[in-house]
Amino acid sequence: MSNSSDTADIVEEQGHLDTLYGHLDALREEASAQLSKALLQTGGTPADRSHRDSESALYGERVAQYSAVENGLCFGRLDFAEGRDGANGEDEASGEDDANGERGAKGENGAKGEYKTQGETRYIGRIGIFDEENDYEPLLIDWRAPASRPFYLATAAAPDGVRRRRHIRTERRTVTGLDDEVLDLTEAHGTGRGAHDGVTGEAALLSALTASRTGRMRDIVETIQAEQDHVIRADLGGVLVVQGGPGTGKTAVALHRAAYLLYTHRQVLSSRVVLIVGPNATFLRYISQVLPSLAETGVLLGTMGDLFPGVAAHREEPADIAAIKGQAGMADVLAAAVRDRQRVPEEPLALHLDLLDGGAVMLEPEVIKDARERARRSGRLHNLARPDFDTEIIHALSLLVADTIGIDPYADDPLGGDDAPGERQLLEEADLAEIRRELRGEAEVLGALDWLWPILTPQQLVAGLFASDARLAAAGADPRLKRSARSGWTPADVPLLDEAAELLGEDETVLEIIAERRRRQQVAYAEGALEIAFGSRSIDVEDEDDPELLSVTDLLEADRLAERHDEGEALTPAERAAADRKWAFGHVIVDEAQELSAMAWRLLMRRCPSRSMTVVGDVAQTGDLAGASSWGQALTPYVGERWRLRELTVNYRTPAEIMSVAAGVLAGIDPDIRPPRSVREAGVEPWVRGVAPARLADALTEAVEREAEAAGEGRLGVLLPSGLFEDLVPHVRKAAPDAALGEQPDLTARVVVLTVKQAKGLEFDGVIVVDPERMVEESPRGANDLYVALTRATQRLGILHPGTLPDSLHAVVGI
Ligand SMILES: Nc1ncnc2c1ncn2[C@@H]1O[C@H](COP(=O)(O)OP(=O)(O)OP(=O)(O)O)[C@@H](O)[C@H]1O
Repeated sequence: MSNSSDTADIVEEQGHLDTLYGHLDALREEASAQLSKALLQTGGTPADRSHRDSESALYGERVAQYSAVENGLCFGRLDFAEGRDGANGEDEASGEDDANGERGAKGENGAKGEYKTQGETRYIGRIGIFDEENDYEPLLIDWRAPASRPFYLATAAAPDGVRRRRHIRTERRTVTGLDDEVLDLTEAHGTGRGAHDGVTGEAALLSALTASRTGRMRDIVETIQAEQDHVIRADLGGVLVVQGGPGTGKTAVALHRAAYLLYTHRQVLSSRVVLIVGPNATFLRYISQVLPSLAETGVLLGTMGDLFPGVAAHREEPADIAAIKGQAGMADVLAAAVRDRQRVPEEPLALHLDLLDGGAVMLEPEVIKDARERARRSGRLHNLARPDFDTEIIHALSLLVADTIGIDPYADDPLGGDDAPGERQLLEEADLAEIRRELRGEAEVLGALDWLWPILTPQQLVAGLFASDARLAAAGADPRLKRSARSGWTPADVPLLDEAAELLGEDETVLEIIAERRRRQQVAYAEGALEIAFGSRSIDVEDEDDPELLSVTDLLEADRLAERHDEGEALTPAERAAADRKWAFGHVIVDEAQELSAMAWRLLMRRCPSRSMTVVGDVAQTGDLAGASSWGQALTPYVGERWRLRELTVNYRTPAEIMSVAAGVLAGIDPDIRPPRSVREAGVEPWVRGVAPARLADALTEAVEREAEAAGEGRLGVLLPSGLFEDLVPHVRKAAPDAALGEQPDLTARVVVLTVKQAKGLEFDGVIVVDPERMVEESPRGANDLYVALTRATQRLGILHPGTLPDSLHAVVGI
């Protein structure tokens, strides 16, 4: 490794950088001009408007992309040895066409054989830039192109033709320094290998790792390591599980994989959208800038709580209740809950009908039960089977009505004095059809049908179930799920709502059923109004669908549909995906996947019928009771043994001194799991301080003051047990009045106070962990939460505990 401050080298690189920025400016101006042109187009046919929309979306996206790569546009250079072959890296890319239509922003432009390897030089950067005036000579190669791969993979032992790898450090548009590694040992001038085995670009890596944190995750595109690169570029198909201990870059890798997949399979994925699921909103904000900085925006980020359109499920609930909701058996509970809503009363149902001038017919339980069985036998989902049920009941009712009006009490007595039973009159099918049609418009009948077989939304089903002891019992649910109907949705409810939607068949057909019912009511009302207006004039409608009245509602529906269609046109695929429960994503990436319950997996698998998924997590960090303790347990129900595992083994976040403390906790969780190897030492030992319980608050204030100062420009995280949170926050504030906290704390604040649950996936320069014993007691999974807490720091860790630590913990954190 050598740090090149050779002025001639810097001048040369500055020259190339200037050329690149010249091209970037030209590309951006061209895209802006096209965007303005598209936006200025007005009117035209719907097809013109749609063309205009897609053009402005395309150019708008390009302008955003060119702006996003302004910083760190070019960060690397590869020089190949003369007369060497094989400098193209492996190629797993499929090489689909680039949606941008830019020759060379694509994998295939850097694919095997296209580049001469004779003493060739390649510049690596955030996008591909080509010299249009010089036969599209590559001036800058996108980091995702196969031709960039040696930048991440070449080592002194396997240089793959690379003579020198250069990291180019820049600030805005100026080159500020160069780090060279000479890999070809036959010509080695530098040290060749990094001091740490297997690490590439060591100087650049260490500088990234020791930089102060900002509260926002940064991309790692300049320093991706070989084991990470293999994950990032793994094939699109199938389920890839990425298991790795804390700080191994799982989140970073998952995000870069999204960018890689979008680049390599743009056509498929930009329309089908990549979904990234993270544990909570704070985490999503923490990672939200990584993909835009890689010029990728067509990705949907969400938590489990966001995955049921129209429901914001962010209420907290006790871990044991969430765990019950997450069990796979809840699918059967919900199926039973649906059946329970298909009622058969014990007593006959008396229906007073306008058709009989208020006279009643009695609907017997046996008749209702029969209708229910027939509707169930249709095999349709609950809401979709409702018309079948209606047909059965209306048919039964029509016979009852026919029986009643078919018997003329005065038939035998022209004078009307005889009360002997009348003769049965035979009604024709047309009369029965008319009776059925009228029955369908009767409020009393509709009310009874709604009661016997209600059309239900998923929200109604689940809220109704939780609100009633009787319904819970009938569905075989755990009685602890009882709660008020208005208490708000929690993330664990979302998979239940989704399951309910699947069981109920909430889709366009249901909307149609509701619309149809409304239409029938309107028809009935209109007929009533007509009757009043025109006296006894009979409305002789043979066909149940009166064309005239229908057309009005039809038009209304058509208008609404057209409106929705129009809105749809203006939305991006990601926006459309967010609003559509049935959207089939092109690829799903799940971070902190160990936390997902069985029911959550069911939902995600529905969203990803292609099973093209990247599942990222660490089973040793599972905090939720409903979460997974092994990947097989979580995935086998959906993909059997057909998932592949990649492991990340190097910890980039936590320095060795801190990791040795955390390793003791890990050994207590599972002695067979090896902690990830830290890539560096911080040179600072973690501290552990026991204080008399009465002194804890003051000791915390002092510690915050000291550690905030030590964090300098960086960030300090204060991790408190939930039970002490309220009491201790004022004492943190004494030292740091602006400390951020709450449901979605501002992670860019200098001091952030969090529970362990909130801290999942996050990191800070310095961390204070308060009362580890209580954290273990509070955690549903024992020491897992403490393991998470101890591995959040990039530089300094302090542990503050009241009284003396119990022996069990002393052994691990008793430094
Ligand atoms: N190749 C790399 N170059 C530079 N920084 C890296 C690299 N890999 C990881 N990092 C940094 O290491 C830190 C930890 O990464 P990340 O949060 O992705 O780890 P993780 O495995 O998801 O951790 P955890 O499971 O504890 O949440 C981040 O700051 C990330 O930017």
